[in-house]
Amino acid sequence: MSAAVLSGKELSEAIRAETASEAAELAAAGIPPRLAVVIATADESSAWYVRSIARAAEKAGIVCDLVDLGPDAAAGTIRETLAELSGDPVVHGVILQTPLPGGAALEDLASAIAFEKDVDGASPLSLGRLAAGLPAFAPATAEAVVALLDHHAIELSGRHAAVVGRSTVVGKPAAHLLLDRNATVTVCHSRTADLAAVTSAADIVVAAVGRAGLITAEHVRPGAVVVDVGTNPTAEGGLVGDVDAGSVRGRAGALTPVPGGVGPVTTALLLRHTVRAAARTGGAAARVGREGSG
Ligand SMILES: Nc1nc(=O)c2c([nH]1)NC[C@@H]1CN(c3ccc(C(=O)N[C@@H](CCC(=O)O)C(=O)O)cc3)C=[N+]21
Repeated sequence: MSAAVLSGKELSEAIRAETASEAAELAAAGIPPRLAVVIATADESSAWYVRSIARAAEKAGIVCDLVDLGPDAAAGTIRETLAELSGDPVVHGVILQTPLPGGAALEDLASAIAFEKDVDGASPLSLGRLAAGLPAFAPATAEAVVALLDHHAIELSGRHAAVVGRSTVVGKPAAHLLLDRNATVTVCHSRTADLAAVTSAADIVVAAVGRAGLITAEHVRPGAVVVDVGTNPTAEGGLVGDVDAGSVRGRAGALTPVPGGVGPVTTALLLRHTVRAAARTGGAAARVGREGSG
């Protein structure tokens, strides 16, 4: 048996097409959607993501500003930049790339991103609202996991999902989104005793740790669905996941590929969030305009 391939290509293209048409409508109404990407890292996986955001934004008709503060940026500088972009009326989405320089924590700095512009759901307010089941942008990567499973008609309700990784951008929000869909969720991490025993009890394994090839066949129950969130750069300039696909393929029922799985859906959802944020501020501006002329 070889695992079915849960491609993200079709879904990401559909989201991007819909986003492009919404962006065109907004631009025609005088509100060109605009996303600011704040970079304070030299991480290769992040650089890859930023290039892919910039390319996809251009194709979708979204203006994308890359604000590169350099890998040695001070936490205070990052915070001020986020606050400034949050106050800029022409910017609709603000995202801070991780990993951050020493002394800077996303959990702390992201509170400087205005809630309405927090299109990667990074602030404690967004994550708290997500956990409470209130409207908020979910981190694009975490949302991509669930969107990809939905797209491939994989049942979540009542099933046991093991999330490997507890980061603020992926593991924790993915756990909340899965829980919200009535999955039984176990969150595993670097201190989990006997990881393989825990993950091989699950129907769905979500690997989001950032360690190439960590998940092997012994971690997977035969027939289980495996979602690979990892995007680890290789020495050859390629990209590999957290799942050892060669080993898992023969045991899992379905597996998301890297590249071409969660990654492209992540980028597409980030752009969708940006357009939705623009539509909301645009709506508010239009109301203000009417009242002003009224
Ligand atoms: N605040 C924050 N949020 C993030 O979501 C975040 C981050 N920081 N820092 C860096 C990592 C990395 N990451 C990727 C997302 C998509 C691809 C991606 O689209 N990969 C393509 C391959 C690259 C391409 O073809 O352009 C694929 O998997 O098919 C890669 C990497 C998000 N991250």
